[in-house]
Amino acid sequence: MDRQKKIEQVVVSAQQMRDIEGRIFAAGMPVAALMEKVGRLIAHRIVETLHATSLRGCAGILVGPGHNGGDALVVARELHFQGYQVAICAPFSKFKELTTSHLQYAESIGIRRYDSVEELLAHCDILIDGLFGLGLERHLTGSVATAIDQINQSSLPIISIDLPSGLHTDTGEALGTAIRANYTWCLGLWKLGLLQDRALEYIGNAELIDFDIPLADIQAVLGDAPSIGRVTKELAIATLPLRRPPVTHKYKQGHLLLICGSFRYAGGAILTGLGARASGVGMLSIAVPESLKPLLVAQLPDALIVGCPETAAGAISSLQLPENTDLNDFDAIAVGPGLTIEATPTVEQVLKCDRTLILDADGLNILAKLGTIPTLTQRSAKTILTPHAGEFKRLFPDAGDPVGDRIGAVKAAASISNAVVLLKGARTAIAHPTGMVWINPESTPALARGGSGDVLTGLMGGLIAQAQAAENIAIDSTFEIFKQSDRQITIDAIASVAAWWHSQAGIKAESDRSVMGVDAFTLTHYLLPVVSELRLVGSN
Ligand SMILES: NC(=O)C1=CN([C@@H]2O[C@H](COP(=O)(O)OP(=O)(O)OC[C@H]3O[C@@H](n4cnc5c(N)ncnc54)[C@H](O)[C@@H]3O)[C@@H](O)[C@H]2O)[C@H](O)CC1
Ligand SMILES: [K+]
Repeated sequence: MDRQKKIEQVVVSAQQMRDIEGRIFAAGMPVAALMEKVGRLIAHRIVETLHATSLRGCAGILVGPGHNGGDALVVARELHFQGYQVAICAPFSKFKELTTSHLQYAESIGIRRYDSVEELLAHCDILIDGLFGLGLERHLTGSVATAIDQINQSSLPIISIDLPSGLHTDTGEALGTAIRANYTWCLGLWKLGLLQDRALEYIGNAELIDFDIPLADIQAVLGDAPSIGRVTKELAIATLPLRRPPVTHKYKQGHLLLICGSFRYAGGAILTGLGARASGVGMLSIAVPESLKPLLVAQLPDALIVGCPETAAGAISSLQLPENTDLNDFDAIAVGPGLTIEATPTVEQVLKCDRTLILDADGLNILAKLGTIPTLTQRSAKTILTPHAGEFKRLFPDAGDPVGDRIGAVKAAASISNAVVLLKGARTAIAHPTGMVWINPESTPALARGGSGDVLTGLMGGLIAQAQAAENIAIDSTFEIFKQSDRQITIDAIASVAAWWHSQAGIKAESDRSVMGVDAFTLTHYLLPVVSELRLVGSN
């Protein structure tokens, strides 16, 4: 994997970034030289963006008191010398030394400086936001906060340097107020705050500007196993499509059991089955209430449909597997979509078995009712839970806030339950009990529709069953950035790749059919085209 692809997987906190930077400076790189380098890279990217888009006219450069402002001033100077119209506004009374020098030079070469943000807004066509970066420490109040609100009310396109000014580098929280950017160009390494759901409304289109941080410095600060990673296409390419030996048979390619559906939620069973089918799993068995069997057979003729006794309301009342089959015959079992709470005895039974389990929807609600921690700590096999924030709160009332502190909460939940926990959201986060958290960095709100999660459960179940059957699934989470892969796929990496695949299918469907066109059934048709494209990329 080349350098750029490796660093795209790394996520850092403000402190870690400062420590990495500190090593670079201690090794002899002058601070001013790094700012110069970064500023020029940003200027180059701006010129590319101006040419590629309809953004035109005078660039208004917002300059803050620290080195984020310094970066912005290097950009102003570079654009000025390249013949672009540029103006600056630096509405502060004190600046850091390097920033002061750049400000003085910018004025000396004739770059127009406006005293107020109103004036800048009146004379410019696009804005470059260099007010604050990772040094923002306090809530923004007074004239700075007012200026940011005025900037947001203007309809000018905004490019934020490093972070939209006002966002907390780690939590992504707007500290009082924050710039609502159209583009955010994160410097050097991805900052955690940019991967938080709550930050998304401020970030716009995010990309990383690489400025050659040595991998050795990243490794020295983060250790061999960084605790947060971005799920990138590279992880998917390393995992998908799951390799098959030339001589094999269906049971060697994984046998997945889905337990899902009820009279009330019949469609959920079909969607889960279609998600599983797209995973390529060798054998797919689907346990549903007896009365749903004809429906499922018609939709999934390739699956073995197991009709189970049902309650008066049409939920599975007990699991009735075919003769000579028991739960241990499956490589993985995914349970939950559309079950209703009446299926409690079945979920209870499945939780006691010694197979890898994926629990979703009513599977999670039933687990919460049974007692999450006491139930899961009795399990010897692996468990993956896939809650959204509401289910998470019911499962883990003491693990922190799955809305306000998603990363902290999911990490705590995995640690106390010994399960892999996938917290759904705009930036789905996947935590392994050993502390690793993966974040899926791209998705679309088009996926916020009934049945979308059922597709994910089936897809993930199919991938896990195949890896389990091939015996190349590792229990411990390992982060592969700094090591050669040993060809073992970790359970949290598979769950992460499933989330990535699911959201990429959503993005693809949205681009063909608009944000309204990504119903869960349609989504299932977009799963395999995502992998076909990966294969093309991977073979290049
Ligand atoms: N990461 C790198 O290797 C590089 C980073 N660069 C850029 O530098 C900034 C970080 O610079 P720093 O000076 O540390 O912080 P800021 O520019 O974000 O601003 C801090 C500045 O603002 C004052 N301040 C903090 N909070 C408030 C507040 N609420 N109200 C008013 N003033 C506030 C604080 O006292 C400081 O003076 C990074 O993001 C990059 O853009 C380098 O240029 C290249 C290498
Ligand atoms: K900024």
